[in-house]
This record gives sequence, structure tokens and C-alpha cells, in this order.
Amino acid sequence: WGTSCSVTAASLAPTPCLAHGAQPWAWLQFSQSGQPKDYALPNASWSQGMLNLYNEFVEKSKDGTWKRIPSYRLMLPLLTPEHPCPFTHPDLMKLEGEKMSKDTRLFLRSLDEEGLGFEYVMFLNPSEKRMVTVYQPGPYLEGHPGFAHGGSTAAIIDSTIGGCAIFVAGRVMTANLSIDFKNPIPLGSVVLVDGKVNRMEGRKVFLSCQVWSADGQTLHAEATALFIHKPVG
Ligand SMILES: CCCCCCCCCC(=O)SCCNC(=O)CCNC(=O)[C@H](O)C(C)(C)COP(=O)(O)OP(=O)(O)OC[C@H]1O[C@@H](n2cnc3c(N)ncnc32)[C@H](O)[C@@H]1OP(=O)(O)O
Repeated sequence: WGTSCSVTAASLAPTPCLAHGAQPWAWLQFSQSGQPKDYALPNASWSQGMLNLYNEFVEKSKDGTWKRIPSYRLMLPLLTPEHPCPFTHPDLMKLEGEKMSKDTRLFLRSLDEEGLGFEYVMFLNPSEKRMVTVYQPGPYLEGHPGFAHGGSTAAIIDSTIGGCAIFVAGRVMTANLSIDFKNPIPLGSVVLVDGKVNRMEGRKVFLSCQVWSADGQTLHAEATALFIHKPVG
């Protein structure tokens, strides 16, 4: 899962499901060519602060407590009964790539140039049902001068806890997201988006999330959310 790791079907193999026959690999996304480029690896735009936090979680991942989540331009279509586990197919990357629409991109991976938009890497802690995102908002996410637009903060929160909810429940949609914005996030700074599942009731997954500065001194935002499980088919 480190920086030198090449992405193979084996390295992306799913972790055990937690509930509802969850398919934790369902969030994997593939590039339009079918050859995946993993965007959740360091690039030249990452600040030293971003690299430091990334390395901290890579270190924590060595004993399996945390897992880095690869990130591609597109989200893998949610799995069908015919393809319950795509990792068993040797031509996975190509097949899934060809199934994708050619004209869409995942919102958070919509910009080509490194560093201008959302730079982020997610780490999942399966036993804690917790997802943290190391996040560096770029200059094209501006709201008030010099600060990230609140909508961009909502998007990174939604994706962080969305990933967490997918892990526990499989296919989910955001039904409700409530955010208290506490302190503005400077563009180019590094923050930690820390989300977790609090409880599940039937199809409902309740989560909470906090956005902290990298030094842990500033709470930028906190949120609660409800995701609803939508069974495939
Ligand atoms: C690693 C990368 C991961 C990337 C993750 C990306 C995550 C991105 C997530 C998104 O942005 S999703 C896009 C934004 N969300 C939507 O567009 C959802 C639009 N809404 C819907 O599709 C439906 O309203 C919804 C799926 C949320 C629910 O419809 P359903 O028909 O499946 O459920 P229903 O309305 O029967 O409600 C089920 C239960 O949830 C409750 N519920 C539904 N919406 C609620 C709400 N908004 N607030 C509170 N409770 C709600 C509802 O009262 C009910 O409770 P009970 O079972 O106790 O009766």
C-alpha cells in the first residue's frame, strides 16, 4: 500500500465484509482507458505537511490497522449478481474500464492538473469503521479569498464518510448531511477529515465527521450524516 506499490488486482483485493454482505471494493474507480492511475499517491503538488501526514498513516498501515484506499477517476459501477467479485476476473481492469462511461469523472478527480483542486488520500480503519482523509484543497476551490469554498469542504466530508458507509453497508446514498463550519480552511493548507460510523439501524447508516488542521489545533468543521443503503437491483 506504500508509494512504490503497483496496483494489481491482487493488491486491491477486498477486505472482509462487515455487514449486509457489504462489498468494500465497490468504490474502486478506474481510468477511462481501463488502465488505472492511482491518484491517492504523492505528487509534486503535495506539501511537506501533506507528505508528513500521508507517511504517518502509511506507517500505521503496516500492521494492517489502516488501509490506504486507491483512488481513480471513475467509480466502479456497483457490482451485479453476475459479477459479485470482480477481483476474481483476470481482465478486471480492462473489462471494468470498458464498461465505464467515457464522458464522466468522479467529482473530486475532475481536474487534470495536479494541486489545483482536491488533493487527497483516504485511509480506512475497518475495525473502528472509521475513514480519515488527508486533504489539501487547491486554489481552484476558492470561496472567500484565500479560503476553501464550503461546498468543497462538504464534498470531501461527503466522500470520506460515504466511503466509510460503503464499507459497512455496500451501496449507499447520502440522505442527509449537516455541517457546522467552525473555522475557514486556508487554500493549500493540510487538514485531516476524520469520519466514522456511529450506528446502523436497518438500512440507515449514521455517521459523524470532524475536519481538523494538520497540527490538531483548529477544528474547521464538524458534521453528522445519514446514508441509506440501496440494494443493487
Ligand atoms: C472512497 C470514495 C467514496 C466516494 C463516495 C461518494 C459518496 C457520494 C455520496 C453522494 O453524494 S450521493 C448523492 C446525494 N444524494 C442523493 O442524491 C440522494 C437522493 N435521495 C434518494 O435517492 C432517496 O431519497 C434516498 C435513497 C436517500 C432514500 O430513499 P428510499 O426510497 O430508498 O428510502 P425511504 O424514503 O423509504 O427512507 C428510508 C428510511 O430513511 C429515512 N430517511 C430518508 N431520507 C431521510 C432524510 N433525508 N432524513 C432523515 N431520514 C430519512 C426515511 O424516513 C425512512 O425511515 P424509516 O425506515 O424509519 O421509515
